[in-house]
Amino acid sequence: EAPPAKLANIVILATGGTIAGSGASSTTTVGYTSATVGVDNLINAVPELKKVANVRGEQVFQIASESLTNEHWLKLAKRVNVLLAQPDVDGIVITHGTDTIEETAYFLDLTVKSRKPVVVVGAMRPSTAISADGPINLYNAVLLAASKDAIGKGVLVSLNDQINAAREVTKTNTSTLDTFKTPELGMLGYIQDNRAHFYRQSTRKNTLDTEFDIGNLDVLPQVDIVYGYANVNRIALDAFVTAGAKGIIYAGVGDGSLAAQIKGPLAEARKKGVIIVRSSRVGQGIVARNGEANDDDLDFVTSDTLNPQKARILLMLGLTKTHDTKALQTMFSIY
Ligand SMILES: NC(=O)C[C@H](N)C(=O)O
Repeated sequence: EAPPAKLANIVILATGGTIAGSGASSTTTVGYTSATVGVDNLINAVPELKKVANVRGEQVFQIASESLTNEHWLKLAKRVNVLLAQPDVDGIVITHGTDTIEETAYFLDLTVKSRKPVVVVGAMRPSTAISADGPINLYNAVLLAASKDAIGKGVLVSLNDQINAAREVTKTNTSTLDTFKTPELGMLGYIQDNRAHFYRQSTRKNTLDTEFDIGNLDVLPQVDIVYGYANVNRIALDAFVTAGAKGIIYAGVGDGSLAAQIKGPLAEARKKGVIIVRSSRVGQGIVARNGEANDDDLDFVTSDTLNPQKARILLMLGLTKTHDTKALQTMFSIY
């Protein structure tokens, strides 16, 4: 295959995670330490990158992704926006822990103001492991970010030779390499034979087409998640409301169903001004408005197909714009 006439300029923003992790031995695949290897070493481990793009690295932070905060997201999104506004940057790759990669990717999907490719990548095995997946995943991510076909597709998550959309992808297995999937709607494509192969794209608005602007934000509204289960009680909900939550995602059972003993407390919280979003712990399917609860009467919002952790992100950003439940519900149907 003929090399491209001019290589794309790709910036690799490193944030930590297992892709930058190291273990005691080559057979250590759990019990390793995340976020120990710096961005230059990640890049130097894959000399093949030079063939597909001009790459340079920046260490934005160095943490395991389970410790990520809203402030990390704001810092990262601002940096991505600054870089993508530069004519000499064609795309961004973000190396990231896999535990919250889907949340970061969706946050960026809603807040990056560019159609240039942004690819978030991680690894399931630390860099020191036999058959570590980090190097091939990084190679594929850079290839994808340099690909014209990735322009305008929203933020992408790429591991295990597959391309998934930020809004839809989720971690489905605690530890296997094929953990990232879009179970209900399907992945977007593959990376194979030094090429990105796209077959579909998300119909939901992203990047330049969203109303969200984090340029002047230093904090995000407090939104917490209350988990549903048989014998659920109101203790966690009340604690979050007392602690100042502006929004609650209720990860209900089934179709976002509400136990009798949680419905009243959620309605009370709504009357105090807290926005309630009914989501589901199931992980697939639409939470039907006015289905398992009368959302019109309760003045609740439903999460469409967003899982609770992604519904939290959309609600935080939504609350920077409005507290009107109709307007918020519209956001859940377009993003
Ligand atoms: N595979 C990983 O990256 C897991 C790690 N705990 C992280 O998210 O940072």
